[in-house]
Amino acid sequence: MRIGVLALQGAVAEHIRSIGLAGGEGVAVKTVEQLKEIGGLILPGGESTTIGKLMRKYGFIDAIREFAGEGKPVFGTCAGMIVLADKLEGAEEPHLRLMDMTVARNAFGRQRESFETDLDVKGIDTPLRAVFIRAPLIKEVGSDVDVLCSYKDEIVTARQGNLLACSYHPELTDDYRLHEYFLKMAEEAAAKH
Ligand SMILES: NC(=O)CC[C@H](N)C(=O)O
Repeated sequence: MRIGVLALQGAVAEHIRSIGLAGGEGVAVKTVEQLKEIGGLILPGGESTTIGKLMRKYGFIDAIREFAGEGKPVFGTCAGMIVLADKLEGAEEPHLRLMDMTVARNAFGRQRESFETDLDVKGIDTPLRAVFIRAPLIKEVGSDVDVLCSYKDEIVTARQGNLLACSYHPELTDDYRLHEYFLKMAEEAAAKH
């Protein structure tokens, strides 16, 4: 299964590596045409304002909305989760507006800018190692959204059908089980077509 990683800015190589460890083939996606060649797309962490700006510039907003509309899986991690959200807290303009959730940026405050922890994620049988870096949080979800993990009473992983989102960087550890989970989503979606 070939999985694309949106390669405009952010942690691209690390996601490609994790997809490989999970048994898939990861490719860097730099043009909208490449979306035709992949069965799932990862929106990496980085800087959401920059990623959003570049997505607009290169036509990715409509192209990714169409990709997801065809039932193909999209996985937003950290800044990628911000980009995926229907609403952002504060006065900020949302980007893709695909997943029914409200996301707050930089939600952990200065004291806890970056940290590592183990998380209990629904669908993964033992705790997942996760790295949080100036991480966002999911403040609210719609009724179609399944909460897969909370950390200190805040939502940090969620799924809505073919859309998956997490606050942290699952690609910065050797624990690739969330990539494995996403690969399975892509395989299931491909089997339906
Ligand atoms: N590690 C990350 O992706 C950080 C996200 C970043 N704080 C943002 O708001 O875009």
